[in-house]
Amino acid sequence: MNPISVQNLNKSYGGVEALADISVEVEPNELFGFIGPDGAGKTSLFRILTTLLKPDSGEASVLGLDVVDDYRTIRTKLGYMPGQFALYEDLSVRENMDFFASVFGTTLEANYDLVAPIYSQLERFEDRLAGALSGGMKQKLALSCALIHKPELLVLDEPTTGVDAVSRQEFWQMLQQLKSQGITIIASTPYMDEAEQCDRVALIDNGHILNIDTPEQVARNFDQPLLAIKASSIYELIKKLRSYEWADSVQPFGEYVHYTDKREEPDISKLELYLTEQCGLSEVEIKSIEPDIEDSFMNLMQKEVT
Ligand SMILES: Nc1ncnc2c1ncn2[C@@H]1O[C@H](COP(=O)(O)OP(=O)(O)OP(=O)(O)O)[C@@H](O)[C@H]1O
Repeated sequence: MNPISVQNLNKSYGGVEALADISVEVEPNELFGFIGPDGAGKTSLFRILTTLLKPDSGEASVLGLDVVDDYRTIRTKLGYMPGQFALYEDLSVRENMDFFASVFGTTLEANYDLVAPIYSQLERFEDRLAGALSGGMKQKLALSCALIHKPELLVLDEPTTGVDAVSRQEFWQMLQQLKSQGITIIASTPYMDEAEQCDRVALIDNGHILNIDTPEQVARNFDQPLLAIKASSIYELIKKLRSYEWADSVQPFGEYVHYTDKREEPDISKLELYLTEQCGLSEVEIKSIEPDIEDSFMNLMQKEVT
């Protein structure tokens, strides 16, 4: 039995299709990521899996239990960290922990071993109001509260959004540690660079799952030669590349533009001549690069639109 099994799930709000025929299996003890931009449908899916929202159609089971029929039992077995900070800001760190423990009929002491690696970092601030914690510490408290009843499954909706880069890294390390204790974890994120922390990822956009695979394989699925191009004006560079007769995709990536060509092999010297001689761009640099998961995702999203 897989801890999460979803078949042909649909959910709409009025005319907005939030989830369109979603199917996915999460295996025991996986750290599984749902990766996609704002509005992709991640929260709707997680709210269905945590029994807070009913699907319009399709089937979903969590830990072998149906999300509609067995919602009460499911709630006792999973730990959920919603996207928005859901703790009591006017209670202290310790009071929040005690409150969540009491909801599940347990105590911090009874489950201390599981939460200790995370909670021990907060113990110095036990008397501080949750509302006065930094973003990274709030996130640790929320994770500790989600773990207080020893859940078999952790559901984390955008746990790292709005948290600094160091805390994000630390957070994923904590998740790896929890995974090593046998917990299955699903987490959603809009940050592509977090994909590599997962065993497998589902790329989700516009209510559709575009791909499910290991992060390495998702990147490998991008099968065209890829160029990174730079010039003194990135705006002009994008404009000129988009009007180049052989251009296939043109995507800004930081100070570079990632480019693919309609032909099997792009003619780099002709492209350079076009940009410098014909378009008058200066400081043009063109290099071949290996695609990463973000390139693959952009490519899939583009295919979905066309
Ligand atoms: N209660 C609602 N009423 C109407 N539309 C909604 C509602 N909740 C979500 N939506 C719409 O459904 C789509 C999917 O939203 P959802 O929140 O599931 O996506 P998401 O990937 O979690 O994005 P975000 O990170 O922005 O929450 C979006 O177009 C959103 O505007």
